[in-house]
Amino acid sequence: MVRTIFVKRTSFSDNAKDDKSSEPAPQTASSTQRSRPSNSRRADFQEVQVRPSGQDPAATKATLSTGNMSARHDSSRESGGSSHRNRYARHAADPSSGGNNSLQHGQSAAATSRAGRSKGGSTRPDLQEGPGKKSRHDKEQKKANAAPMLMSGDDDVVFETFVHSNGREFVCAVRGGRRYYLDDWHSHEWQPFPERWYSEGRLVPMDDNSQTRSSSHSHQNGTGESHRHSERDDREGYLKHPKRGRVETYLMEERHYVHFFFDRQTGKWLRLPIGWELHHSLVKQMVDHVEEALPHWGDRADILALLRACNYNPDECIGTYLLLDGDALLNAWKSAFVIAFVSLNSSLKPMLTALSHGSIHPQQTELETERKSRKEAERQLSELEEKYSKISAEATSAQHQMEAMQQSRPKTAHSRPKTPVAVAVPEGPTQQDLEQLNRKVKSLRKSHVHLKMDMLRNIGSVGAVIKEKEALQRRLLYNQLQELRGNIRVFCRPRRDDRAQMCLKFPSDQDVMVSTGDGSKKMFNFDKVYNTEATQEQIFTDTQPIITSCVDGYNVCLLAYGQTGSGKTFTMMGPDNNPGINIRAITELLKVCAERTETKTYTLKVSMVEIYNETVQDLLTSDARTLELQMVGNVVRIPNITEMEVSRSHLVLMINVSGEDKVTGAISKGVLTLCDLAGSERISKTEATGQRLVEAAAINKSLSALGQVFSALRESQLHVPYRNSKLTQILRPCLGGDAKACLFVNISPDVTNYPETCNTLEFGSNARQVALGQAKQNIQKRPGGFPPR
Ligand SMILES: Nc1ncnc2c1ncn2[C@@H]1O[C@H](COP(=O)(O)OP(=O)(O)OP(=O)(O)O)[C@@H](O)[C@H]1O
Repeated sequence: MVRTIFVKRTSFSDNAKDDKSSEPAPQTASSTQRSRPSNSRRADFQEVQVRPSGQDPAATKATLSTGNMSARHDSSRESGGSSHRNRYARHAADPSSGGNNSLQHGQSAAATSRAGRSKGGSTRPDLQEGPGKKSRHDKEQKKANAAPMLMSGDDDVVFETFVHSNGREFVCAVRGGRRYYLDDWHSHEWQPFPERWYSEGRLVPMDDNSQTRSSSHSHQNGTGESHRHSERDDREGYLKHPKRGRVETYLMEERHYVHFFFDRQTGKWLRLPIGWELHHSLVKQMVDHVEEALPHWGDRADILALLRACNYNPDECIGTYLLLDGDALLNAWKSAFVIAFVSLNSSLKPMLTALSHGSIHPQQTELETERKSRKEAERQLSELEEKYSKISAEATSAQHQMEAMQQSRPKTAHSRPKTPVAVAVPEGPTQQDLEQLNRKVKSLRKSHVHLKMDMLRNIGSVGAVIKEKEALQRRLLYNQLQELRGNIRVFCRPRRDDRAQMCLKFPSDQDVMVSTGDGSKKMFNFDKVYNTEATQEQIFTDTQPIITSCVDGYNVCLLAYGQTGSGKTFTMMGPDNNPGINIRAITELLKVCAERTETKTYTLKVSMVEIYNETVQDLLTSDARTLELQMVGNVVRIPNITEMEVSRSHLVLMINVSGEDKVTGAISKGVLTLCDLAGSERISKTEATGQRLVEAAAINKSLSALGQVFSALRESQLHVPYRNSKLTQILRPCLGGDAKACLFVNISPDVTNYPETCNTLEFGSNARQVALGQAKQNIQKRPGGFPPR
């Protein structure tokens, strides 16, 4: 059978000219160093015919032509001996090969079809195989992948695997004395082998390697390979990580499915970060499925977070999303709201039980009140409707009566008696009766109109109640999702400036639009957007539940970020007569602790440091000394720092709250970190020189380090660069996964500050996408005591 594939023309990383001119060099680091990536990659596709052959196309050795790296195999010979130089198979024209198409990253369809043939045409997805088998199969596929590119030629190609000391593996090929590796995560193309890698890992001939690795892998796993082969479990899978290479995964089910990966360094199964999981083919299929059903959703990480919450059930995920996105439903049918509400309630019940922490209770109470007021409004409405129909009926019958009377009156003036006659008219009403009836009809019409207006007003207010309730529901669900994902909550507060030429608009309490005179506009979305009139009380009320959770043993962190003069200190510290979050937080913590003295004993300690030019200064002592930071596990220790029992303080950065339960002896430890960051404007704008320039540079360095930490967390990178600045080292426990974090982005409303405002809002948007995971309580039980609740 002749199979048609399309191959993409692409030059090898060094260009052909270099290849021709260069002598075959020994396999040394220096020879590799000479290889330079070429800019001359072409991307035109060409049709090639490939015949299946009995011979394994991915033979470890292939023959090369001078100057071009091509593997010789049956397919190339049978396609008329055409020299398909430097080609990289990308797309299979034969749809049947697509049927066997693994969703694996960077894998060519041609390679897949070959792999499928070598397995006897199996259409079983790669995912369903045991890990040991997959590992060898994967290498075969990589070699097969390389084969079309390494078409006919005279030189030998030797395939190897490079095992980096960081655990990653790369398929390598040596041709003409030069070594290349297949970059199957990024460019998907052959790249020159980096010189420094020689000292960072080892090269293993591919056949030896596949055996060694698979056996060592099964040993590491602690499970026999034969055992893996016999059990086909579709919860097993793998993904390809840019740094770690192939990572084994397993979807474990306890009460809920939780996706793990096998960490070769620790030899343990660890929970899969959301960013990695998006590369898992099975999960990718689920996300694709949801995305197909809800094309406007757009955020794949969000989809996956909801999928996790829905126990990896795409249909449930779609249903939940539709319920969340209920505006259209509400406007379309009032009654549909009731149905949505009932099903939302039932689907939320397990989540509500699991999340029965303080922050949800007030919202539930609020919801109850809303429910009652809605019922009351509906009752009033039905009463009004009843009244209205009664009066309408009365008015209609009165109208009929009047018409009947008018008909019974004499039709013309001639026939009417000219003078009133004293004798009683045997038939028909008197003039008085008619006037009375007329008045009655008029008054009935009036009350009819009033009633109609009343009813319309009430319908409006019922609609408003329903809408409000819907918004409340959505916020409740959103908050629960946030709790589960552990997002950094971002609040945006513009400074009040009566003289400013405003460049801000607030379309809703979650959106802010920045516009300039030239008409450009940018919209940003946050957890809460205040307007310039927002009071210190309002700001504190919104953060209060998060702040006070540190009494229950949570680590909580509040940061204020923004350009100089945008109101960070005003928000965090505030003036004496209108205090900001810091003072209110301490007062509230003292109040909450005092309320619990019957059952718990609390100690509050405060420490205050200043980070200046990358040195940490203790501000609670008169000694001018610099402090060192130490990391113990996930906890930052600052030896010799001054800690004071809280009485009253005006500037606080870290408050340690530890509480001991008088009955169980359990000890909770929470830290509240309040951080007023330095101004974020660019150095060029400050026009600073000398010492001020050094200060500005240090501030810039630490703020960009904070931005890098957010980026690394957002992308679930393995290495998060906390150590790049003292600021990020100190904040590490708050951003490391088990804390609750809030970021205030403070902005100026003035149009002249437009660029800085946009930078600040972009910083906030990035931080908002960080998912820290669900916050954990730090509670230790006393040895021999009752277990903590
Ligand atoms: N919401 C607000 N309402 C009224 N005045 C405000 C508000 N926000 C800030 N201000 C005033 O604006 C000025 C600058 O604010 P603030 O010192 O808080 O800025 P900052 O961002 O902390 O600056 P820096 O980076 O220099 O510390 C102060 O005089 C402050 O009182």
